[in-house]
Amino acid sequence: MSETKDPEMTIPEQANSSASSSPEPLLRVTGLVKHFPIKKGLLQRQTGAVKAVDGIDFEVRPGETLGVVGESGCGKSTMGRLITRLLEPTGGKIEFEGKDITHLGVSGMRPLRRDVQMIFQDPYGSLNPRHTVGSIVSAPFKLQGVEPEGGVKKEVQRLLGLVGLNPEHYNRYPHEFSGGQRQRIGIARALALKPKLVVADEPVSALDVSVQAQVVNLMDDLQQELGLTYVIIAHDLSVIRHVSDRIAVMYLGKIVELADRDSLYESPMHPYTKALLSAVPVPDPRRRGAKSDRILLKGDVPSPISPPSGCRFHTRCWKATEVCKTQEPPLLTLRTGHQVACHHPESVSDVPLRGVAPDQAPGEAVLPEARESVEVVDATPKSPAVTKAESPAEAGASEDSAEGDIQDSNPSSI
Ligand SMILES: Nc1ncnc2c1ncn2[C@@H]1O[C@H](COP(=O)(O)OP(=O)(O)OP(=O)(O)O)[C@@H](O)[C@H]1O
Repeated sequence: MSETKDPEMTIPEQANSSASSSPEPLLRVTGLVKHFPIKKGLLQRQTGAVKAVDGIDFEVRPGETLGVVGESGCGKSTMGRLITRLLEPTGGKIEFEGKDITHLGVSGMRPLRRDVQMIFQDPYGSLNPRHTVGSIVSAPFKLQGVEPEGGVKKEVQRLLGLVGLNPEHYNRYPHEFSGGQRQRIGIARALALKPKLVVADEPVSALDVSVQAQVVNLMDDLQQELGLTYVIIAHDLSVIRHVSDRIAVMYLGKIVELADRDSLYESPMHPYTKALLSAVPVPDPRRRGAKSDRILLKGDVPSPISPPSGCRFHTRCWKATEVCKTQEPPLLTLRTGHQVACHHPESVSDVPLRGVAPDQAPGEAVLPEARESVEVVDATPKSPAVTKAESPAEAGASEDSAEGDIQDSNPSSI
Protein backbone atom coordinates (compact mmCIF):
# COMPACT_ATOMS: atom_id res chain seq x y z
CA MET A 1 0.00 0.00 0.00
CA SER A 2 1.57 3.25 1.04
CA GLU A 3 5.23 4.09 1.07
CA THR A 4 5.19 6.74 3.75
CA LYS A 5 2.29 5.68 5.83
CA ASP A 6 2.57 5.68 9.55
CA PRO A 7 -0.94 4.93 10.66
CA GLU A 8 0.32 4.58 14.20
CA MET A 9 0.44 8.35 14.15
CA THR A 10 -2.67 9.09 12.18
CA ILE A 11 -5.34 6.56 13.03
CA PRO A 12 -6.62 6.75 16.59
CA GLU A 13 -7.09 3.41 18.30
CA GLN A 14 -10.57 2.10 18.69
CA ALA A 15 -11.96 1.49 22.07
CA ASN A 16 -12.09 -2.21 22.78
CA SER A 17 -15.55 -3.36 22.04
CA SER A 18 -17.74 -4.21 24.95
CA ALA A 19 -19.17 -6.84 22.68
CA SER A 20 -16.43 -9.28 23.51
CA SER A 21 -18.38 -10.35 26.57
CA SER A 22 -21.42 -11.27 24.49
CA PRO A 23 -22.05 -15.01 24.70
CA GLU A 24 -23.86 -15.57 21.36
CA PRO A 25 -21.88 -15.03 18.19
CA LEU A 26 -23.48 -13.17 15.32
CA LEU A 27 -21.62 -15.38 12.87
CA ARG A 28 -20.22 -18.85 13.44
CA VAL A 29 -18.08 -20.55 10.84
CA THR A 30 -17.20 -24.23 11.19
CA GLY A 31 -14.85 -26.20 8.94
CA LEU A 32 -15.38 -23.79 6.05
CA VAL A 33 -13.87 -24.96 2.76
CA LYS A 34 -13.67 -23.43 -0.71
CA HIS A 35 -11.86 -25.34 -3.43
CA PHE A 36 -11.86 -23.80 -6.91
CA PRO A 37 -11.73 -26.64 -9.44
CA ILE A 38 -9.01 -26.60 -12.09
CA LYS A 39 -10.38 -27.95 -15.35
CA LYS A 40 -8.45 -28.88 -18.46
CA GLY A 41 -8.96 -30.21 -21.96
CA LEU A 42 -11.92 -30.30 -24.30
CA LEU A 43 -14.02 -32.20 -21.83
CA GLN A 44 -13.11 -29.78 -19.06
CA ARG A 45 -12.14 -32.59 -16.74
CA GLN A 46 -11.18 -31.53 -13.26
CA THR A 47 -7.46 -32.05 -12.77
CA GLY A 48 -7.04 -30.43 -9.39
CA ALA A 49 -8.28 -27.64 -7.16
CA VAL A 50 -7.10 -24.37 -5.70
CA LYS A 51 -7.58 -24.87 -1.97
CA ALA A 52 -8.30 -21.22 -1.29
CA VAL A 53 -10.00 -21.79 2.07
CA ASP A 54 -9.34 -25.19 3.56
CA GLY A 55 -11.16 -25.76 6.81
CA ILE A 56 -11.45 -22.70 9.01
CA ASP A 57 -13.36 -22.11 12.23
CA PHE A 58 -14.11 -18.78 13.85
CA GLU A 59 -16.85 -16.69 15.40
CA VAL A 60 -17.76 -13.03 15.09
CA ARG A 61 -19.41 -11.48 18.14
CA PRO A 62 -22.01 -8.73 17.90
CA GLY A 63 -20.46 -5.27 17.90
CA GLU A 64 -16.87 -6.38 17.48
CA THR A 65 -14.37 -5.96 14.68
CA LEU A 66 -12.61 -9.11 13.60
CA GLY A 67 -9.53 -8.32 11.54
CA VAL A 68 -8.29 -10.89 9.04
CA VAL A 69 -4.70 -10.63 7.93
CA GLY A 70 -2.33 -12.69 5.81
CA GLU A 71 -0.14 -12.65 2.73
CA SER A 72 -1.60 -12.26 -0.74
CA GLY A 73 -3.34 -15.41 -1.90
CA CYS A 74 -3.89 -16.90 1.56
CA GLY A 75 -7.67 -16.92 1.08
CA LYS A 76 -8.82 -13.77 2.88
CA SER A 77 -11.05 -12.45 0.10
CA THR A 78 -12.46 -15.89 -0.59
CA MET A 79 -13.34 -16.20 3.08
CA GLY A 80 -15.07 -12.78 2.94
CA ARG A 81 -17.08 -13.80 -0.10
CA LEU A 82 -18.04 -17.07 1.50
CA ILE A 83 -19.42 -15.53 4.68
CA THR A 84 -21.39 -12.97 2.67
CA ARG A 85 -22.53 -15.89 0.53
CA LEU A 86 -21.26 -14.35 -2.69
CA LEU A 87 -19.52 -17.68 -3.16
CA GLU A 88 -20.91 -21.14 -2.60
CA PRO A 89 -18.85 -23.06 -0.02
CA THR A 90 -17.40 -26.45 -0.95
CA GLY A 91 -17.80 -27.64 2.62
CA GLY A 92 -18.33 -26.60 6.21
CA LYS A 93 -21.03 -24.56 7.86
CA ILE A 94 -21.90 -20.86 8.18
CA GLU A 95 -24.41 -19.80 10.82
CA PHE A 96 -25.77 -16.27 11.09
CA GLU A 97 -27.67 -15.48 14.28
CA GLY A 98 -27.86 -19.22 14.93
CA LYS A 99 -29.38 -20.01 11.53
CA ASP A 100 -27.58 -22.28 9.07
CA ILE A 101 -27.11 -20.19 5.92
CA THR A 102 -24.45 -22.36 4.26
CA HIS A 103 -26.49 -23.43 1.27
CA LEU A 104 -29.43 -21.03 1.22
CA GLY A 105 -30.82 -20.38 -2.26
CA VAL A 106 -31.60 -16.98 -3.76
CA SER A 107 -34.97 -16.60 -2.03
CA GLY A 108 -33.63 -17.90 1.27
CA MET A 109 -30.77 -15.40 1.05
CA ARG A 110 -33.02 -12.41 0.35
CA PRO A 111 -33.60 -11.39 3.98
CA LEU A 112 -29.96 -12.09 4.76
CA ARG A 113 -28.82 -9.68 2.07
CA ARG A 114 -30.16 -6.87 4.26
CA ASP A 115 -28.27 -8.04 7.31
CA VAL A 116 -24.92 -8.82 5.71
CA GLN A 117 -23.22 -6.31 3.44
CA MET A 118 -19.83 -6.06 1.81
CA ILE A 119 -17.51 -3.12 1.15
CA PHE A 120 -15.03 -3.75 -1.64
CA GLN A 121 -11.43 -2.73 -2.07
CA ASP A 122 -11.67 -0.86 -5.31
CA PRO A 123 -13.80 2.28 -5.03
CA TYR A 124 -13.24 2.82 -8.76
CA GLY A 125 -14.31 -0.58 -10.06
CA SER A 126 -17.11 -1.27 -7.61
CA LEU A 127 -19.28 1.73 -8.59
CA ASN A 128 -21.03 1.74 -11.95
CA PRO A 129 -19.65 4.83 -13.77
CA ARG A 130 -22.91 5.29 -15.69
CA HIS A 131 -25.09 5.55 -12.60
CA THR A 132 -25.48 8.61 -10.43
CA VAL A 133 -24.59 8.43 -6.78
CA GLY A 134 -28.27 8.60 -6.01
CA SER A 135 -29.06 5.52 -8.03
CA ILE A 136 -26.02 3.63 -6.70
CA VAL A 137 -26.89 4.22 -3.06
CA SER A 138 -30.60 3.61 -3.62
CA ALA A 139 -30.04 0.32 -5.49
CA PRO A 140 -30.31 -1.84 -2.34
CA PHE A 141 -33.80 -0.39 -1.65
CA LYS A 142 -34.94 -1.32 -5.14
CA LEU A 143 -33.40 -4.78 -5.00
CA GLN A 144 -35.03 -5.52 -1.68
CA GLY A 145 -38.31 -3.75 -2.49
CA VAL A 146 -37.91 -1.52 0.55
CA GLU A 147 -39.52 1.93 0.77
CA PRO A 148 -37.71 3.91 3.46
CA GLU A 149 -39.63 6.33 5.63
CA GLY A 150 -39.74 9.72 3.93
CA GLY A 151 -38.89 8.23 0.52
CA VAL A 152 -35.80 6.88 -1.19
CA LYS A 153 -34.28 10.24 -2.14
CA LYS A 154 -34.50 11.61 1.37
CA GLU A 155 -32.98 8.45 2.82
CA VAL A 156 -30.15 8.40 0.28
CA GLN A 157 -29.37 12.03 1.09
CA ARG A 158 -29.37 11.16 4.79
CA LEU A 159 -26.93 8.33 4.08
CA LEU A 160 -24.67 10.60 2.05
CA GLY A 161 -24.62 13.03 4.95
CA LEU A 162 -23.91 10.18 7.36
CA VAL A 163 -20.74 9.23 5.49
CA GLY A 164 -19.59 12.83 5.21
CA LEU A 165 -20.66 13.58 1.64
CA ASN A 166 -22.70 16.50 0.47
CA PRO A 167 -26.34 15.32 0.11
CA GLU A 168 -26.68 17.82 -2.74
CA HIS A 169 -24.32 15.66 -4.82
CA TYR A 170 -27.06 13.10 -5.27
CA ASN A 171 -27.07 13.55 -9.05
CA ARG A 172 -23.33 13.42 -9.62
CA TYR A 173 -21.44 10.54 -11.16
CA PRO A 174 -18.63 8.50 -9.54
CA HIS A 175 -15.90 10.07 -11.71
CA GLU A 176 -16.69 13.42 -10.12
CA PHE A 177 -15.48 12.12 -6.74
CA SER A 178 -12.04 11.35 -5.32
CA GLY A 179 -11.04 7.83 -4.26
CA GLY A 180 -11.86 8.46 -0.61
CA GLN A 181 -15.23 9.96 -1.52
CA ARG A 182 -16.00 6.98 -3.73
CA GLN A 183 -15.24 4.65 -0.86
CA ARG A 184 -17.67 6.71 1.23
CA ILE A 185 -20.29 6.14 -1.48
CA GLY A 186 -19.58 2.40 -1.24
CA ILE A 187 -19.99 2.58 2.52
CA ALA A 188 -23.28 4.51 2.19
CA ARG A 189 -24.56 1.84 -0.19
CA ALA A 190 -23.50 -0.92 2.21
CA LEU A 191 -25.30 0.78 5.10
CA ALA A 192 -28.53 1.54 3.22
CA LEU A 193 -30.40 -1.47 4.54
CA LYS A 194 -29.12 -1.11 8.12
CA PRO A 195 -27.02 -4.29 8.08
CA LYS A 196 -25.86 -6.09 11.19
CA LEU A 197 -22.62 -7.42 9.71
CA VAL A 198 -20.37 -5.55 7.30
CA VAL A 199 -17.51 -7.40 5.64
CA ALA A 200 -14.93 -4.96 4.31
CA ASP A 201 -12.32 -6.39 1.93
CA GLU A 202 -9.26 -4.15 1.95
CA PRO A 203 -11.43 -1.05 2.46
CA VAL A 204 -8.57 1.44 2.45
CA SER A 205 -5.75 -0.18 0.52
CA ALA A 206 -6.64 1.52 -2.77
CA LEU A 207 -6.74 4.96 -1.15
CA ASP A 208 -4.11 7.64 -0.68
CA VAL A 209 -2.34 7.51 2.66
CA SER A 210 -3.85 10.82 3.71
CA VAL A 211 -7.36 9.50 3.11
CA GLN A 212 -6.98 6.09 4.70
CA ALA A 213 -7.24 7.38 8.26
CA GLN A 214 -10.39 9.36 7.39
CA VAL A 215 -12.14 6.28 6.03
CA VAL A 216 -11.01 4.13 8.97
CA ASN A 217 -12.27 6.79 11.37
CA LEU A 218 -15.57 7.01 9.50
CA MET A 219 -16.04 3.24 9.77
CA ASP A 220 -15.23 3.45 13.47
CA ASP A 221 -17.76 6.24 14.05
CA LEU A 222 -20.43 4.39 12.11
CA GLN A 223 -19.78 1.25 14.13
CA GLN A 224 -20.33 3.14 17.38
CA GLU A 225 -23.36 4.98 16.06
CA LEU A 226 -25.11 2.11 14.32
CA GLY A 227 -23.90 -0.82 16.42
CA LEU A 228 -22.29 -2.50 13.43
CA THR A 229 -20.23 -5.66 13.49
CA TYR A 230 -17.25 -5.73 11.16
CA VAL A 231 -15.05 -8.31 9.55
CA ILE A 232 -12.19 -6.29 8.08
CA ILE A 233 -9.80 -7.98 5.69
CA ALA A 234 -6.47 -6.26 5.15
CA HIS A 235 -2.84 -6.98 4.49
CA ASP A 236 -1.68 -3.84 6.28
CA LEU A 237 -0.78 -4.85 9.81
CA SER A 238 -0.95 -1.30 11.14
CA VAL A 239 -4.48 -0.81 9.83
CA ILE A 240 -5.52 -4.19 11.21
CA ARG A 241 -4.06 -3.32 14.60
CA HIS A 242 -6.02 -0.11 14.80
CA VAL A 243 -9.37 -1.36 13.66
CA SER A 244 -9.59 -4.81 15.24
CA ASP A 245 -10.79 -6.13 18.57
CA ARG A 246 -9.66 -9.62 17.61
CA ILE A 247 -7.44 -10.75 14.76
CA ALA A 248 -7.29 -13.93 12.68
CA VAL A 249 -4.01 -14.64 10.88
CA MET A 250 -4.39 -16.73 7.74
CA TYR A 251 -1.77 -18.77 5.91
CA LEU A 252 -2.52 -20.85 2.81
CA GLY A 253 -6.24 -21.27 3.42
CA LYS A 254 -5.98 -21.87 7.17
CA ILE A 255 -6.29 -19.74 10.29
CA VAL A 256 -2.99 -20.22 12.09
CA GLU A 257 -3.64 -17.84 14.99
CA LEU A 258 -6.70 -16.06 16.36
CA ALA A 259 -6.46 -13.80 19.37
CA ASP A 260 -7.43 -10.56 21.03
CA ARG A 261 -5.55 -7.70 19.42
CA ASP A 262 -3.28 -6.90 22.34
CA SER A 263 -2.50 -10.53 23.04
CA LEU A 264 -1.61 -11.12 19.40
CA TYR A 265 0.60 -8.06 18.98
CA GLU A 266 2.26 -8.32 22.38
CA SER A 267 2.89 -12.05 22.42
CA PRO A 268 2.29 -13.76 19.08
CA MET A 269 2.52 -17.52 19.41
CA HIS A 270 2.68 -18.73 15.83
CA PRO A 271 6.12 -18.33 14.21
CA TYR A 272 4.40 -16.98 11.09
CA THR A 273 2.62 -14.26 13.07
CA LYS A 274 5.87 -13.49 14.83
CA ALA A 275 7.65 -13.05 11.52
CA LEU A 276 4.85 -10.83 10.17
CA LEU A 277 4.80 -8.64 13.25
CA SER A 278 8.55 -8.29 13.40
CA ALA A 279 8.18 -5.84 10.52
CA VAL A 280 5.61 -3.59 12.20
CA PRO A 281 6.96 -0.13 13.02
CA VAL A 282 7.22 1.01 16.62
CA PRO A 283 5.32 4.25 17.28
CA ASP A 284 7.00 4.97 20.61
CA PRO A 285 9.93 7.34 19.95
CA ARG A 286 11.54 6.31 23.26
CA ARG A 287 11.99 2.80 21.88
CA ARG A 288 13.23 3.76 18.44
CA GLY A 289 16.85 3.29 19.44
CA ALA A 290 16.19 -0.05 21.14
CA LYS A 291 17.77 -3.20 19.72
CA SER A 292 15.36 -4.99 17.48
CA ASP A 293 15.54 -7.80 14.97
CA ARG A 294 13.35 -8.49 12.03
CA ILE A 295 12.63 -12.04 10.90
CA LEU A 296 12.64 -12.27 7.13
CA LEU A 297 10.93 -15.35 5.74
CA LYS A 298 12.73 -16.73 2.72
CA GLY A 299 11.06 -18.29 -0.28
CA ASP A 300 7.60 -17.88 -1.69
CA VAL A 301 4.29 -18.94 -0.26
CA PRO A 302 3.69 -22.50 -1.58
CA SER A 303 0.91 -23.10 -4.09
CA PRO A 304 -2.58 -23.54 -2.67
CA ILE A 305 -3.08 -26.22 -5.34
CA SER A 306 -0.79 -28.61 -3.47
CA PRO A 307 -0.10 -27.14 -0.05
CA PRO A 308 2.66 -28.70 2.07
CA SER A 309 1.80 -31.72 4.20
CA GLY A 310 1.33 -31.41 7.96
CA CYS A 311 1.68 -27.81 9.03
CA ARG A 312 1.46 -25.71 5.88
CA PHE A 313 3.99 -23.28 7.23
CA HIS A 314 6.67 -25.92 7.89
CA THR A 315 8.51 -25.23 4.62
CA ARG A 316 9.24 -21.66 5.78
CA CYS A 317 9.46 -22.16 9.53
CA TRP A 318 12.74 -22.06 11.43
CA LYS A 319 11.32 -24.30 14.17
CA ALA A 320 9.95 -27.08 11.95
CA THR A 321 10.56 -30.65 13.08
CA GLU A 322 9.45 -34.02 11.72
CA VAL A 323 6.02 -33.76 13.36
CA CYS A 324 5.36 -30.49 11.53
CA LYS A 325 5.93 -32.30 8.24
CA THR A 326 3.52 -35.11 8.98
CA GLN A 327 0.79 -33.85 11.32
CA GLU A 328 -1.43 -30.88 10.79
CA PRO A 329 -1.62 -28.90 14.03
CA PRO A 330 -5.19 -28.15 15.17
CA LEU A 331 -6.20 -24.62 16.18
CA LEU A 332 -6.13 -24.88 19.98
CA THR A 333 -6.85 -22.39 22.74
CA LEU A 334 -3.51 -22.16 24.48
CA ARG A 335 -4.27 -19.03 26.49
CA THR A 336 -7.53 -17.31 27.32
CA GLY A 337 -8.80 -15.75 24.11
CA HIS A 338 -5.75 -16.93 22.16
CA GLN A 339 -5.88 -19.81 19.68
CA VAL A 340 -2.93 -21.08 17.71
CA ALA A 341 -2.25 -23.96 15.32
CA CYS A 342 1.39 -24.86 15.88
CA HIS A 343 3.40 -27.79 17.23
CA HIS A 344 6.04 -25.49 18.67
CA PRO A 345 4.24 -22.27 19.63
CA GLU A 346 6.06 -19.33 21.04
CA SER A 347 5.56 -18.77 24.72
CA VAL A 348 6.41 -16.28 27.38
CA SER A 349 8.20 -17.75 30.34
CA ASP A 350 5.85 -16.50 33.05
CA VAL A 351 2.66 -17.54 31.24
CA PRO A 352 2.63 -21.32 30.78
CA LEU A 353 0.77 -22.55 27.74
CA ARG A 354 -1.99 -25.06 28.19
CA GLY A 355 -0.96 -28.56 27.22
CA VAL A 356 2.32 -27.69 25.48
CA ALA A 357 5.89 -27.30 26.57
CA PRO A 358 6.53 -23.80 27.89
CA ASP A 359 9.88 -23.44 26.15
CA GLN A 360 10.10 -21.69 22.81
CA ALA A 361 12.48 -24.11 21.13
CA PRO A 362 11.21 -27.41 19.79
CA GLY A 363 12.26 -30.42 21.85
CA GLU A 364 13.33 -32.48 18.84
CA ALA A 365 15.86 -31.72 16.16
CA VAL A 366 14.71 -29.14 13.64
CA LEU A 367 14.59 -30.14 9.99
CA PRO A 368 17.79 -29.30 8.07
CA GLU A 369 15.86 -27.03 5.70
CA ALA A 370 14.44 -25.11 8.66
CA ARG A 371 17.89 -23.67 9.27
CA GLU A 372 17.73 -21.99 5.88
CA SER A 373 14.18 -20.72 6.19
CA VAL A 374 14.76 -17.29 7.71
CA GLU A 375 17.18 -14.47 7.98
CA VAL A 376 17.29 -12.30 11.02
CA VAL A 377 17.89 -8.69 10.15
CA ASP A 378 19.15 -6.31 12.75
CA ALA A 379 16.52 -3.61 12.44
CA THR A 380 18.04 -1.33 15.03
CA PRO A 381 18.38 2.14 13.47
CA LYS A 382 21.81 2.96 12.06
CA SER A 383 22.92 -0.69 12.09
CA PRO A 384 21.22 -2.30 9.14
CA ALA A 385 23.64 -5.25 8.82
CA VAL A 386 22.04 -8.48 7.72
CA THR A 387 23.05 -11.54 9.67
CA LYS A 388 22.01 -15.05 8.95
CA ALA A 389 20.48 -16.86 11.91
CA GLU A 390 23.19 -19.03 13.41
CA SER A 391 20.66 -21.42 14.78
CA PRO A 392 16.91 -21.73 14.47
CA ALA A 393 16.54 -21.40 18.21
CA GLU A 394 18.42 -18.14 18.04
CA ALA A 395 16.09 -16.85 15.36
CA GLY A 396 13.01 -18.00 17.21
CA ALA A 397 14.09 -16.77 20.61
CA SER A 398 14.31 -13.14 19.62
CA GLU A 399 11.78 -11.46 21.87
CA ASP A 400 12.54 -8.09 20.37
CA SER A 401 11.54 -9.26 16.98
CA ALA A 402 7.93 -8.21 17.28
CA GLU A 403 9.13 -4.69 17.83
CA GLY A 404 11.14 -3.99 14.70
CA ASP A 405 11.50 -0.46 13.41
CA ILE A 406 10.86 0.93 9.95
CA GLN A 407 13.63 -0.07 7.59
CA ASP A 408 12.17 -0.57 4.17
CA SER A 409 9.59 1.36 2.25
CA ASN A 410 6.54 -0.45 3.47
CA PRO A 411 7.27 -2.75 6.35
CA SER A 412 3.77 -2.89 7.75
CA SER A 413 2.28 -4.35 4.59
CA ILE A 414 2.56 -7.96 3.56
N1 LIG B 1 -12.56 -17.64 -8.82
C1 LIG B 1 -11.40 -18.25 -8.60
N2 LIG B 1 -11.00 -19.31 -9.33
C2 LIG B 1 -9.84 -19.94 -9.10
N3 LIG B 1 -8.98 -19.60 -8.13
C3 LIG B 1 -9.32 -18.56 -7.35
C4 LIG B 1 -10.52 -17.82 -7.54
N4 LIG B 1 -10.59 -16.82 -6.61
C5 LIG B 1 -9.44 -16.93 -5.89
N5 LIG B 1 -8.70 -17.96 -6.33
C6 LIG B 1 -7.40 -18.40 -5.79
O1 LIG B 1 -7.59 -18.69 -4.41
C7 LIG B 1 -6.44 -18.29 -3.67
C8 LIG B 1 -6.88 -17.35 -2.59
O2 LIG B 1 -7.29 -16.12 -3.20
P1 LIG B 1 -7.86 -14.89 -2.37
O3 LIG B 1 -8.16 -13.80 -3.34
O4 LIG B 1 -8.95 -15.37 -1.49
O5 LIG B 1 -6.61 -14.53 -1.48
P2 LIG B 1 -6.31 -13.19 -0.68
O6 LIG B 1 -5.64 -13.59 0.59
O7 LIG B 1 -7.52 -12.37 -0.57
O8 LIG B 1 -5.24 -12.49 -1.61
P3 LIG B 1 -5.19 -10.96 -2.11
O9 LIG B 1 -4.87 -10.15 -0.90
O10 LIG B 1 -4.10 -10.98 -3.13
O11 LIG B 1 -6.55 -10.68 -2.70
C9 LIG B 1 -5.48 -17.68 -4.65
O12 LIG B 1 -4.54 -18.67 -5.02
C10 LIG B 1 -6.34 -17.31 -5.82
O13 LIG B 1 -5.62 -17.36 -7.03
